[in-house]
Amino acid sequence: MASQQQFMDYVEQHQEDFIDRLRRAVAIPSVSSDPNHRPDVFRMGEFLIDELKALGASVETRDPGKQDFHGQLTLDLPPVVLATVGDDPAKKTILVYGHYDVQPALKEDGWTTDPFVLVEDDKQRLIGRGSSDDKGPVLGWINVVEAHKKLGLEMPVNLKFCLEGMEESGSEGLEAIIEDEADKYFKDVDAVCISDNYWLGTTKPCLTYGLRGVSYFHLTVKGPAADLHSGVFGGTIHEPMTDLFALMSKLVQPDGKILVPGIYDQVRPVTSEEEATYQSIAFDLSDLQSAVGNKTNIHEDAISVLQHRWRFPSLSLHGVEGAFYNPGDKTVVPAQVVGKFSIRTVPDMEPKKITELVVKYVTDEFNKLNSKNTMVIKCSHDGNHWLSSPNHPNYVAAAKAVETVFNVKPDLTREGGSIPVTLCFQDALKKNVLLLPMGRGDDGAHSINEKLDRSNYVQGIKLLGVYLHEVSDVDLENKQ
Ligand SMILES: C[C@H](N)C(=O)N[C@@H](Cc1c[nH]cn1)C(=O)O
Ligand SMILES: [Zn+2]
Ligand SMILES: [Zn+2]
Repeated sequence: MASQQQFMDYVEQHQEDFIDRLRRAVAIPSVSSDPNHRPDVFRMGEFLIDELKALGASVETRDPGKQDFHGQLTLDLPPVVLATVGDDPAKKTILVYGHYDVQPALKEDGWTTDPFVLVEDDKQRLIGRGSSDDKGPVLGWINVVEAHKKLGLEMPVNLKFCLEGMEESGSEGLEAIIEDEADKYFKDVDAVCISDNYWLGTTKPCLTYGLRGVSYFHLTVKGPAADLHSGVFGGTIHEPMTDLFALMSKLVQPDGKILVPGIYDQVRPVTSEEEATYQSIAFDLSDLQSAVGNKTNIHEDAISVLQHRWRFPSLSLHGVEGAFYNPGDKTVVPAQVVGKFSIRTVPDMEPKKITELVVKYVTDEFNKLNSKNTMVIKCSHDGNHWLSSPNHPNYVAAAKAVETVFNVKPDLTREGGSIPVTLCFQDALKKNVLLLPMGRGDDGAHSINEKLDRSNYVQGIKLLGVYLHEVSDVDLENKQ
């Protein structure tokens, strides 16, 4: 189609402008989990509001309220940005969701460059926190609107944005806003598209129809009234860190098997029909190994890897608050430590049941330690898994767009990560939700040196725009 080609040519020719927009976004350290960065999360919301308004969008915000920060602080939650481009009743309305907060990033974690300065390396990779997760994709949609406006091309659909600033910290307050706005702001939405995950490997685009859920836990062990000298007090008191390590070591085996009794009972069995769907997916062990950076894989075949990423639960240990972690030798006994871990959940696991099982097990194991310390285990946030049908016309439109931009049929994938709002949109709006990723499987989201390849950004912008053209043409009521 001539208008699609015009749009794609524009994106190709204006890529430097789009990269500059990404550079300005990455420069705002919008880390939602760090109270010191909360003003930056607000600043990032303002940045998006300004960009959207400059393109003629009508922008509103909703206030998710206050956050009780682990009983220590009360913080303002950043606004949910709702922006509308076009309100032609003759056109379909597509809702796009993304998040403008990012994971923490410190140079000393091992970044080779300042995480909040976007740099392009000699392999044309745009390196910076949030480049792939999720500032690149969010700006992708904005770039699509800009390209149409600059070309004087009519947008093929009405576009509604829902952009949040707390996704990396449990999406607090968002669900209530979506439910409240289902018959108001979201009333005319025909389908939803989210660009916030990744290709499986590094070469082939995919459409994603499933996500794991996540249940995040804080395990606090409290002992002496203050940090102590280990020479003076070592051997005479119950040490919180010793208790914590004893408990954390009982959660998961080195081969990934979760030790919490009852966890696997709720996992839906894999059918032979489902087993067959893994055969055709373009993924091999080397994709995992190159994304990981070495050969520390647990499973030796690609299908097992995919099933353990998409289909089975996993438990990861994330860190210990209050522990000594600087270089050098400090002979301290920390007075209180908080172990952090999360469980990725799959159909048919229920978050409430998972929390019950974890709390009971950890409490029983703590009681076996006969420690005089105190222990508290809490779920800090959870979000359910999600599964859709890749046969829906929304996916058919996206598959056509992939073929136009990349000249290949996309793989149909599930994702090991979690985007809790996905299920909420599906349930509250009763509309199909599609995940249309921009970045590659080796982007290093949540890790050091996060990047988005220049080609993924540029082709990704084209993909999002062409998808809007394709979805404007399909019958979204034809559910199949
Ligand atoms: C897949 C998405 N880009 C993402 O990274 N989601 C996060 C959501 C989350 C939940 N708790 C903390 N972060 C993830 O899967 O870790
Ligand atoms: Zn993330
Ligand atoms: Zn994300």
